Amino acid sequence: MEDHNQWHDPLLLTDVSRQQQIFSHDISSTYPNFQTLEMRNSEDVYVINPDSQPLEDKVSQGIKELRFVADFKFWAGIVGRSMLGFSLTSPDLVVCTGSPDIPKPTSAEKEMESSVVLSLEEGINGVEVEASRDSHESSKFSSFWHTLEETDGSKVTGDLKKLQEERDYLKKELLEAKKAIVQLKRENEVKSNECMRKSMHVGSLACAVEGQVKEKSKWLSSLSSLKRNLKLDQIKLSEEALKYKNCLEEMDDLKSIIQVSDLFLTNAGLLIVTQQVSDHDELKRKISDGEKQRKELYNKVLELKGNIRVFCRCRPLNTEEIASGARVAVDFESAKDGELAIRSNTHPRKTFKFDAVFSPQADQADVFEDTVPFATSVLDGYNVCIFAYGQTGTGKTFTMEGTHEFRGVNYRTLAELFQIISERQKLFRYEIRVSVLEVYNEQIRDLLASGTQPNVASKRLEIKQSSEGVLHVPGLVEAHVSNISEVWEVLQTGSNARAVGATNANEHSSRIHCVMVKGENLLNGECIRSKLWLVDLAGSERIAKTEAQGERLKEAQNINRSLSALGDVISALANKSSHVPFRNSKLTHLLQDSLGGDSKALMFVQISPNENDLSETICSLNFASRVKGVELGPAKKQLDNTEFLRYKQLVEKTKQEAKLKDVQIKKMEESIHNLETKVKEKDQKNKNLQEKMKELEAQLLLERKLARQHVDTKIAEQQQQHQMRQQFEDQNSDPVRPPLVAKALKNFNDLSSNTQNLPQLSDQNDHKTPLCFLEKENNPEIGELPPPPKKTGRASLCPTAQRIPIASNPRRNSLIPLPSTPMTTVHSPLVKLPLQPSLEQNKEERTR
Ligand SMILES: Nc1ncnc2c1ncn2[C@@H]1O[C@H](COP(=O)(O)OP(=O)(O)OP(=O)(O)O)[C@@H](O)[C@H]1O
Repeated sequence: MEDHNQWHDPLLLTDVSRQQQIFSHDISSTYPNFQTLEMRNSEDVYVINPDSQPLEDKVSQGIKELRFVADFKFWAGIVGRSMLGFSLTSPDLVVCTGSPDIPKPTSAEKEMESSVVLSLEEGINGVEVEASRDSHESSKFSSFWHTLEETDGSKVTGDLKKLQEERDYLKKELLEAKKAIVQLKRENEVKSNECMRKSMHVGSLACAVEGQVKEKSKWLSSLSSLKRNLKLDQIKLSEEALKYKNCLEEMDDLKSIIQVSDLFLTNAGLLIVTQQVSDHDELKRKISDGEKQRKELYNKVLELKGNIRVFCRCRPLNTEEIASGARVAVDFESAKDGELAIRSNTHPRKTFKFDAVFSPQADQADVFEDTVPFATSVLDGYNVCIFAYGQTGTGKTFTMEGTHEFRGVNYRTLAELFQIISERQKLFRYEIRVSVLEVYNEQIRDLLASGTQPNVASKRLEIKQSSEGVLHVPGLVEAHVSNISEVWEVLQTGSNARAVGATNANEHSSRIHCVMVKGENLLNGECIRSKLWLVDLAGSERIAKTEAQGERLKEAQNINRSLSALGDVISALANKSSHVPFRNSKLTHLLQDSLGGDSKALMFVQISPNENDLSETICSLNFASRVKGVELGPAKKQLDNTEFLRYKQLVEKTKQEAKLKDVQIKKMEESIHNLETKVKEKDQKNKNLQEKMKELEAQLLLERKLARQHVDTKIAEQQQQHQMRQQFEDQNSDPVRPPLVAKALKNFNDLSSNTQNLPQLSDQNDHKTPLCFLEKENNPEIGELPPPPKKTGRASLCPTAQRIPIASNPRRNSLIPLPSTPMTTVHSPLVKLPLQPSLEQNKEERTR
């Protein structure tokens, strides 16, 4: 049961009527004649249904006066001291009941209690008592009416006429207002529906925007996560790129080194190849020449039956011999064939055959011509021994050393060596050292040492054999010579030294020039070390002939021993004896490695043509003939194994280093390959991430575009709504019509004032009360003011007589920042929407 004393805002009734619901309010307790008040919306008929019966029943019962116009109603009931009425300007229903300022009806008044129905169509028909009322009620009402008529019948009739006229006028206005209101209501409903629809649409849009915002935030978070991961990957990639860069730099360095090495090797190789090509051609030529020479040598070797050759040279008769009339005992008729014959009256003819026979007419060049091949053999690495054997004064020194005008074999051989060296300088590198010594009385004397230090006694030199089997004389001065001039100086130094010491003691010593040759083959790195012994033996005089005594005898004996030892060595070699007595004398000991089977030897047998020297000549020729029969066998090339081993070790070391370098390069290449693979993978990963980022950005852009489109559409709709609402408000504010209710109520007040005798009209209807209606109708803000419910005692006929706002979707707070300008326009229509119930209730509570 509702509290009837509760004040109800008429506007709420208006809102309630908009809900198109049927409201019922039981007022039977207060107003027994009106059990129920039913009210429908403006399209329906507002019915006072006291018995809670259907309207048709009421109509059938003749309650026509309760039914006003078909589509609009104005009803006012005066029940006792209460009043019930409607506003004419709107379907708002105002029920005034239980107002504390209205005194309760007295018993007499209660007896007169009745209903007054005001109808704009039919006027106040309150005189007609409802048919449905019982007779008691009807009688009371008619008695009341009759009482009125009796009291002031004429005046009331006049007023009634005025009221009827006023009613007609009001009826017309009412019809027009009704039409306008109906139209406005329809428009209002249409717009409300539209507003509702758009609000819902806006809500759905907001929901979609919120979803999109959520989706966007989700994508943004995933994007930030991806960016973070990408940043980490980029950092890792940067570190790996730095490592890769360092590796690349190292690789570049290695590459440059390799390229330089390759270039160097290539250039060196090209140079070598070019040089080899040129050398090859030259070698071809030389090889052909060499082959030719070798053929000749081979033939000669064959003739010599070995590598020892014997040349016989006979000096010319000197001036003294010619003066003394000495006869020539040597026949050189077959000298070209290497034969000579002894012709003497005292000796039978004897022929000797040697490798070459040089008559006294042969000059130094002729002699040396056949010696050149030995010089070549020395530079080829063979040990060569060229010695002159013969009687004193037969020209040994002349043949070996010669004079300034007539250079001997020594000088010419050395000259030939340098000549060949210069010819071979592109293929070989040689080093020539020369030592000069003499052997006297089985003592070795260094002529270069004594020559440089003449006052210093020459130290005793011994022959030693190295671990490699090479004989050498420790402490022997070895003069390095690089050209023939230096050779000449050295030879002169030795000669001078020998001349300084030339006494009877050593006049007939053996003078030895040792030329040590070190050579290196530039093509194959082959090194050689060879010796050329140039020996000017002491004279081989017969002791008996010289009649020497004392020291001379001793000298002669030593010379003979030396020569005898040489003869023994040669004999042993000739006989291929297992033991060769090289150490029987200093001379043979020194010449050991040059008289062996792997050496080449050339002996000049110097003879005198004088018949007086015939026996000596024959001895020398016999000795030479014995030497000639010696077969030294194939010469052996003297290789320098030390250098060879050293170079071999160097080559091995270089090969190992090259292998290590190759392994390092391989490792570097593998690491570079791995790094390149890693970088490729990282690049691919980065590319994929970038593509993913692009896709996400594109998706985000699309989402933003859609959201923007939604927002724009919403804004446009809201602007449209705002414009429509503004138009509607403008239309509502345009007509300035006098408030119908005011007029009506004014008339009604007039009526009340005119009927002051009617206490319920004059007392209960204060003049201020209609003004309130007027003000509220014309000024909606008044409805918002806090009314004094207890003071006014107003009650709504509607059981839910309170403002029920249009149910709207809860506002959604969009995360998308809306544009500033549309924001105001967007919110403007929303502001006019009804507040939420809770807010409204709070507001009401606060105002209370
Ligand atoms: N083929 C020759 N043509 C011209 N003169 C010669 C020839 N051989 C030797 N003589 C001369 O004979 C002389 C003696 O020669 P040489 O001194 O060379 O003999 P030797 O055998 O060396 O004597 P020794 O054994 O004493 O040294 C020198 O004056 C030299 O000029």
